[in-house]
Amino acid sequence: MADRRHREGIVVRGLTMTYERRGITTTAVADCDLVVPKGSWASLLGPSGCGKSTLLKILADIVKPTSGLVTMDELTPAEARAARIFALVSQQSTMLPWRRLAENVELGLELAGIPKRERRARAREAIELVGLSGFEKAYPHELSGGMRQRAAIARALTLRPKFLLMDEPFGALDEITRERLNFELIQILEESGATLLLVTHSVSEAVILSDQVAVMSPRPGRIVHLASLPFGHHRTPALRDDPRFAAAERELRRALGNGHEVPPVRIAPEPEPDPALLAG
Ligand SMILES: Nc1ncnc2c1ncn2[C@@H]1O[C@H](COP(=O)(O)OP(=O)(O)OP(=O)(O)O)[C@@H](O)[C@H]1O
Repeated sequence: MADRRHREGIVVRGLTMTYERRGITTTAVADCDLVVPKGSWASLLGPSGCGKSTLLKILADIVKPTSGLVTMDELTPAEARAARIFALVSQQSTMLPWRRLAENVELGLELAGIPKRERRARAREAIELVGLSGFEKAYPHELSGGMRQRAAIARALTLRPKFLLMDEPFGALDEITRERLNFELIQILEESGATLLLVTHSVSEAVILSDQVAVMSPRPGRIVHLASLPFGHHRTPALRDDPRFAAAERELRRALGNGHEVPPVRIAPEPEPDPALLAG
């Protein structure tokens, strides 16, 4: 590929994706550029339908782009898939209900043809890393939503990916579990040195988990703002108390507001108090 730049990490150049379905053409992503340096963490933030998942699916070789260049450590998505250098975790990451946790975590390795002994060892290591030791024999229905997401992350980690592609991995979880998993993920990323590209709807999750946040505009998705965050990689929940955290959130909210029309917030008038209740 003549145009391929020699660059490690994730490189997206002039990416456009147009879907054609039943005579309807949708340009999901238009002329998008992004560089995520090796070992760094980036998030894609933007309104629903702006093409965030599409960008991730192109990287994961699930859909082919209409035009443009996408590489991970200089490999095309198809080459990167063959070299098994990335893993994808999504909100819908499913576990097979008839398999125990450890067997679910081993699934990716099984599909990759890794021998049983090594599968066991790598699954055990990943299960420990996500804090699920002791639950190896549990079936999915015996685990909480947060535990199932941890299992999905463990399954991805068994592949020892250089690139972790995550599509709203914590979107279905409550705020407290979500934040706890955010900081667990930070530890895992610190230890593994993986490059992260995360799709999220949460401004604070993007700030907690990123060195840079790309804000996308509504369809067709373009990157309209790129925020660089100065927090380094050793992050703890005390990060929230850093005044720069609030400043980063403000910057991103403003960028999101500029990227598309924000409807005015209508506050319903207070209902008149019921005199009968007041009298009592
Ligand atoms: N397979 C497909 N065929 C046709 N159109 C599609 C397909 N996948 C996505 N689209 C369209 O492309 C646009 C971008 O979708 P995408 O899922 O990438 O957005 P998103 O930013 O991830 O949205 P959300 O935040 O709601 O998950 C949407 O208008 C969607 O309808």
